[in-house]
Amino acid sequence: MRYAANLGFLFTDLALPDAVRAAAQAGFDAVECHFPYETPVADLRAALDETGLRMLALNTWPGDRDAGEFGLCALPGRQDDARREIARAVDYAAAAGMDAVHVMAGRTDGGEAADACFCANLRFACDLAAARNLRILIEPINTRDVPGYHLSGTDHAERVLDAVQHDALGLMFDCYHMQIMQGDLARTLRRLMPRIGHVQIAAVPDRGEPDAGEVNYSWLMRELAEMGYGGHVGAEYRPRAGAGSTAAGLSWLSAFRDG
Ligand SMILES: O=C(O)C(=O)[C@H](O)CO
Ligand SMILES: [Mg+2]
Repeated sequence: MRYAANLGFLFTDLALPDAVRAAAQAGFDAVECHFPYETPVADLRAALDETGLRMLALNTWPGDRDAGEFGLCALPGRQDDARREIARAVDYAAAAGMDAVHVMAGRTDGGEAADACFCANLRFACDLAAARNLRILIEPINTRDVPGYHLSGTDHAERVLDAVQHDALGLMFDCYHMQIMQGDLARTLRRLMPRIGHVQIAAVPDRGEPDAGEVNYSWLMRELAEMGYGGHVGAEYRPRAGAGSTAAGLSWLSAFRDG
């Protein structure tokens, strides 16, 4: 299995281009990120070219996180903001040679208007992305960490995929969030495999390194390979010893590869 370092959580003591270099040094096969927008894309590209790593994906801007926002794209009345941010994310991703943009739904009342808004913005995002050879991802996120997040389960995500019906749209299956919300990871991954565009992992419940906690990821990664998953697995965890200690907690990487 190939693993991508999520630089939203790993190597965050470093500026993004240096975090790419650190991920390469640590033996990751690729990188992904959350919100790279303050980094000039030329600086990021230079680090990617130098290391030979690909940056797989980024997130749309979450909005005002201090005010509790965690995405804009399912917020009725915020369509202009959402589409401006989708366009910015697609431009940045294309310029950095990425594969995908994760369109963040945001916190809503869970009603029909929010869902209609999310689907309309996703159609807009998919058309923009397809023209640039990118994919759009939606990610169910657990409501213990993000109360009120609009998309928190795979049944809902499947309804959104069915409603939007666009070849550019796929599911980001974050095993951490889905273990908290649903469990039954292996069977759900297998059932949804044709719709899955990306997989992420972290220990449950503490979101630390994936070789501890209630999920046996070493086994699950072997199952995932057996299911024919051909993508990377994003390591999106918070190093237990702190942001500056990413490298010290990486024994799982070689253990999972050997395992
Ligand atoms: O929290 C997550 O799992 C995510 O991947 C989102 O992108 C939020 O950063
Ligand atoms: Mg995730």
